[in-house]
Amino acid sequence: MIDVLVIGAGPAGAFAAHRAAGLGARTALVAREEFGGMAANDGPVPVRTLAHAARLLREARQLDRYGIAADGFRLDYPRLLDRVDEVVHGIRTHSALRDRIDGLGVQVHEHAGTTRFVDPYTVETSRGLRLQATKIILCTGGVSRPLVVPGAELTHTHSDAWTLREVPPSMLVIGGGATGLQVASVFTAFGSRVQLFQTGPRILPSEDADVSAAVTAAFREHGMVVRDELDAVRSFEKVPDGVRMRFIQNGALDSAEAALAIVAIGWSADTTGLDLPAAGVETDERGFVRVDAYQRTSVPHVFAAGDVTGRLMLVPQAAQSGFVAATNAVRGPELPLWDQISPVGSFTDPEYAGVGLTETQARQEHDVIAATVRLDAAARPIIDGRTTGFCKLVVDRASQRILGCHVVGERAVETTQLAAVAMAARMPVRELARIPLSFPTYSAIVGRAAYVALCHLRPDADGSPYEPPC
Ligand SMILES: Cc1cc2nc3c(=O)[nH]c(=O)nc-3n(C[C@H](O)[C@H](O)[C@H](O)COP(=O)(O)OP(=O)(O)OC[C@H]3O[C@@H](n4cnc5c(N)ncnc54)[C@H](O)[C@@H]3O)c2cc1C
Ligand SMILES: NC(=O)c1ccc[n+]([C@@H]2O[C@H](COP(=O)([O-])OP(=O)(O)OC[C@H]3O[C@@H](n4cnc5c(N)ncnc54)[C@H](O)[C@@H]3O)[C@@H](O)[C@H]2O)c1
Repeated sequence: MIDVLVIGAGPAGAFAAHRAAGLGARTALVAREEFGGMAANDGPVPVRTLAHAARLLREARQLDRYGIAADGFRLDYPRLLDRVDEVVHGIRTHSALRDRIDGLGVQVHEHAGTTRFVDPYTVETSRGLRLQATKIILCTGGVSRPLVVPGAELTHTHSDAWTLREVPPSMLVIGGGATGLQVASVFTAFGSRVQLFQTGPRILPSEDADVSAAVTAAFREHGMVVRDELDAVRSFEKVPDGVRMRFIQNGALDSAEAALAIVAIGWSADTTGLDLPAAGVETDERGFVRVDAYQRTSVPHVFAAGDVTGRLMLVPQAAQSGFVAATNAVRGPELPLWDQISPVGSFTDPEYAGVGLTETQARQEHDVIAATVRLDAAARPIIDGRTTGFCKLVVDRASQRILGCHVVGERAVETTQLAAVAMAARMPVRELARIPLSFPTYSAIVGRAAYVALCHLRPDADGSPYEPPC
């Protein structure tokens, strides 16, 4: 009998195991495959490596503009996949967290196969390992949600990028969220003719509307076909050069063909192998494991963390919820998951990112100033020849608090973190505008946007010695 058994070794499971062992619990961590989970082996890390290759290509296309003679370059996809393997392996073998987990004496069972409950305190894996524990933490992550239509078996997910031997000449991407956009953007950069399909009026429906509009415009400029207002996908069928998708758009039946179709219509909990009923663990109406603020499931000694709970599905949030689950598993329910300022974004071309309320959300409850600076009016993007995009700060007029920040363009994800820190510190926009951020940098645009916001606040100036040049 061990004290804490953690199932799934992604960021949620790794942080949970580390915390439980750090608190003195005899801890075991069971991984179906390698340590690191989807995050390290099949999601952000390999996808980001492809995105880096796309970045190198777009930089290479500028060489001539900067007086550097280039005799042509071409993408060798199998070599890129070798680099992906190297990166994934490098991150896994240099994981400081893994070293600390081993150092704390956690029993790590990698490649153990799928774990399932035998009874509420006992699990067994498909490779024959049987473990019993007084507390169990479920960190099994998620899986791509399938399209349930005839011919869906002809479609693929982002994971299939690792099995391609060459860049497909054309691609249908179904789903205009983070995963779909990442795949569509990377393969457009690699030379595929991509058609991106999204139900509803815009891609990235949860981002600020200006972000969706700017990313859509830039994608179209790169030659991608962006088709929103999709009513429904009807079916897929084989054609000589790949696959044909039949769909309804604006009420009319239409079709599109490509060498490959990638489905990225959302993410659901990976619970199918667990046999949750054997432990009595309940799921919510969307199929995610139901947890309270202490990450407790419906069964008192079973906890859950990360994507399997369906909360904001990102690596830092998974890690934090794993920490909270383990703390409460060992010490009893004492640490609720705290409110988080959560920046989100992705490494498309152009990048996009956001934190806090969108302008539309903010206007529903606040008197708002929306201060926007375009990248083509800022020094560093002009120097680098990367002038697409903007930075928008959404500020509450009365309190001067920053309610949101939304950025499209080069290094948008990094830039947004600066605003996230200011928001977490509850820094009034006036103080943000006073920081002499380094010149010429991308993140300095947040300071510029803060100046612009301040110009609108001038009538209410608090007598501060600094007045911006409005
Ligand atoms: C393409 C893509 C790109 C992404 N990019 C980013 C990004 O840039 N930044 C970011 O923050 N987030 C990103 N995400 C989201 C991020 O990967 C997830 O939020 C994160 O991996 C969740 O961590 P987790 O520990 O909950 O689960 P996972 O990382 O999914 O790990 C769960 C592990 O549990 C294993 N498992 C499942 N069932 C069982 C079982 N029954 N028995 C044993 N093991 C089991 C799984 O095989 C998996 O290895 C991306 C996601 C995708 C799909
Ligand atoms: N930060 C990153 O770079 C990154 C990258 C990938 C995924 N993620 C995380 O993983 C999670 C899952 O992302 P995701 O993109 O897989 O899912 P998602 O739910 O974020 O996006 C799915 C998109 O598909 C659309 N859609 C749904 N049904 C459709 C249909 N039948 N036809 C066409 N479009 C349809 C939805 O409107 C939505 O825009 C998210 O929480 C995200 O934060 C993050």
